[in-house]
Amino acid sequence: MPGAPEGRSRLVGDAAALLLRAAAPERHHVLRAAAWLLLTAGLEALGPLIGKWLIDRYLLPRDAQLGAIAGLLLGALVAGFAASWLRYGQLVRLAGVAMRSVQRVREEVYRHVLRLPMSFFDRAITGQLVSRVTNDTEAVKTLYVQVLFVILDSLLVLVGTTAAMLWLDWRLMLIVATLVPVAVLVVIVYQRLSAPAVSRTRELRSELNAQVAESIAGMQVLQASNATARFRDRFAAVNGSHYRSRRRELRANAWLLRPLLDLLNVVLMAAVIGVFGLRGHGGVLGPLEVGILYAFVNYISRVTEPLTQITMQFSQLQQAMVGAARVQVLLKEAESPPAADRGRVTQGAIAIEHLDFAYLPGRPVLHGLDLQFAPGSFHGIVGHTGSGKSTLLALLLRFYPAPHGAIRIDGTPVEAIAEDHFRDRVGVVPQEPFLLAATARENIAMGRPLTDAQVEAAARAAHVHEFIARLEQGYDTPLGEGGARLSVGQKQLVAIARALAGEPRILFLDEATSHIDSETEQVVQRALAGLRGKVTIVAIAHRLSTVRDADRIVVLNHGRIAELGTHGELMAIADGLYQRLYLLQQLEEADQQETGDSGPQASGSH
Ligand SMILES: Nc1ncnc2c1ncn2[C@@H]1O[C@H](COP(=O)(O)OP(=O)(O)OP(=O)(O)O)[C@@H](O)[C@H]1O
Repeated sequence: MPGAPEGRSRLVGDAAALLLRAAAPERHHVLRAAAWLLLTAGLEALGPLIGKWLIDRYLLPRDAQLGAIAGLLLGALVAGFAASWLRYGQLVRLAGVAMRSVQRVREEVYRHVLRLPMSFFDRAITGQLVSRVTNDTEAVKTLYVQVLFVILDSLLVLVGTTAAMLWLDWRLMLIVATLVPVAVLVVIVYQRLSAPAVSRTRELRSELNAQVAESIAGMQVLQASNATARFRDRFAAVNGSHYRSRRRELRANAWLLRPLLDLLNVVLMAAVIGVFGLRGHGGVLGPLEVGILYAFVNYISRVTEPLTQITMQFSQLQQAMVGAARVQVLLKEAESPPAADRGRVTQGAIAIEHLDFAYLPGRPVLHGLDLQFAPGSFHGIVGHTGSGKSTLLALLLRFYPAPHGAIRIDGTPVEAIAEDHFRDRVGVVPQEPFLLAATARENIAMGRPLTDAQVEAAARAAHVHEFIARLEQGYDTPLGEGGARLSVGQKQLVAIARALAGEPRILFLDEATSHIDSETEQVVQRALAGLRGKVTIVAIAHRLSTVRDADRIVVLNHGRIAELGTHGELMAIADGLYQRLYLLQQLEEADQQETGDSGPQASGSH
C-alpha cells in the first residue's frame, strides 16, 4: 500500500530505480542539461542585481550617465534573453531524452513479458498488463520532464537566487529562507492527503482497462448470457470510483497547494517590506537601500515560483511514480531461466520417469508418472476432467518446469534443450486455435522464413490446402481478427498446418478435435495418419474416436496412470475406466444423432 510508510519508500525506490535505469544510456545529456540550467539560473539572478545598481548608483543620486545606464539595461536584456533561450534548449533536450527513454523502457517491458513463465500468466490480468506496457511506461516520460526539468530547473533557480540574496543582505535572505521549510511542510501534508487518492486513481484506471479487455475477449459469452447490463453497471461503478478518486486528488491540489503557497508569498513580501520600514525609521538594521528592496521584491517571487512549480507538479509526479514503480515491479518478476544447450531433439523419443507435479505446494496434480513414447509413435491421453491431461502436456511443452530429469527427449532432460531449437522441433496444436489478424500464409508461417512451397506443403498435410486455395485471394486472404472468417474446424486445421510447417519431430495436440464436427475430425485423423512413423504424436482427446487408432492410449485418473494399451486392449478390461468412458460417449453420440445434434463429444467425470 503506497499509503503505508514502508510502502511509500518502496514506491519511491522502485520509481527511482526505473528512472535511473532509463536514464543510464543518456547520462551525458542529463549532465549537460544540468550544467546549462545552472548557467541559466545565474543569468536570471543577474536581472534584479542590475536593477539594484541602476537604482542605487544612477537613479537615486540622479546621476544621468546615459551610456552606463544604457549598457546596464542592455546587459539585463541580453542576460534575460539568453536565459530564456538556454532554458528552452534544455527543455527540448530533456524532452528528447524522455521520449527515447519511454521507447527503450516500453521495449524492455514487452521483451520481459514475453520471457515470463506461464505461471505468471495464471495470475496476470490481461488489461492490467497492457496498461503496464503502454500507459505506465509513459510515466517515465513524465518523471523525466517533471523531475529532470521542472524540479532540477527550479532547484537551480532557487540556488542562484539564494546566492544573490545572500550576497546582497544575508539577514533579509534568512527571512526569505523561512519560506523553504514551510513550503516543504505544505508538500508533505499534501502528499499525505493525496497519495492514497493518486495511487487509487491509477489502480482504478487499470481496472477499467482490464474490464474493457475482458469484455471484448468474452463478448460472445457476455451477450449470450445477457450479462451486458450487469457488465455496464460494473464498469459504471468502477468509473464512478475513478471520478471520485480523481476529484479528491484535484481538491487537495486546489484547496491546499496554490492558495497556501500564494499566501506564503504575500506574508513574506509583507515581512521584508516591514523590515525595511523598521530600518528606514529607526536605522536599527543599517542604511536604507531602495535598490536592495527592489532586488528582494523581485527575488521573493523567484523563490516562491519554483517552489510553487515543484509543489504543483507533485500530483503528476506522484502519478508518474506510481506508474513507474508498477513497471519496475513487473520488470522484477523472474523470467523463465534460459535453457542450457546440452542436447538436441533428433528422433523424437520421449521418456517420462517418476513425474510428480504440483502447481501449488501441497496440492499434487500428477503422481509418479512413468511413460515412454517411441519415435514416430502416436499416443492418446484420455481421462476425466481435471485428471491432469493438460498439466502433463504443459510440462512436456516446458510451460511449467518439470522436476529435473523427469522428462527426457532423446535422452536429454527437457529443460536442457536450447529454447529456439526446442520450439522448432516441437509443434503444438492448442485446444483454442489462436489465429492472428493476418493472411492465411502469415498464420501458417508465424514469422518463420518459410518458402511458399513449405507453407503449401504444410497446408496439404493438414488437409486445409483446398479450402485456402478456394478463398478469394488464396493464401493471401486476410483471415480477420482471431480468424473470424473461419469455422472452428477450419481454424483448427490452419493451426495444424502451422504446427506442421516447422517440420517438427514431435507434435502435441491439446483436445484439437473437441470443438469440431465428425467430418472435420476425420480430416484431422487422416492428417495424423499421414504423419505416423515420421513424427511422434501425443494427442489429448476428449473425443475418444480421435485416438482410437493410436499405438497406445494412456488413461489418466486423478493424476495417475489408470490404464495403458491399445483401444482393443483397453476395451477388453472388464469394467475398465476407458471402456466406461467409451461406452458413455457412444451413448451420448447415439443420443445426439437422435436429437439431430452434431459434434459428439463427451468425457466421464469421476
Ligand atoms: N494453472 C493452474 N494453477 C493451479 N492449479 C491448476 C492449474 N491448472 C490446472 N490446475 C489444477 O490441476 C488439476 C488438473 O488440471 P488439468 O487442466 O491438467 O486437467 P485436465 O485433465 O486437462 O482437465 P480438462 O479435461 O478439463 O482439461 C485440476 O485439479 C486443476 O484444478
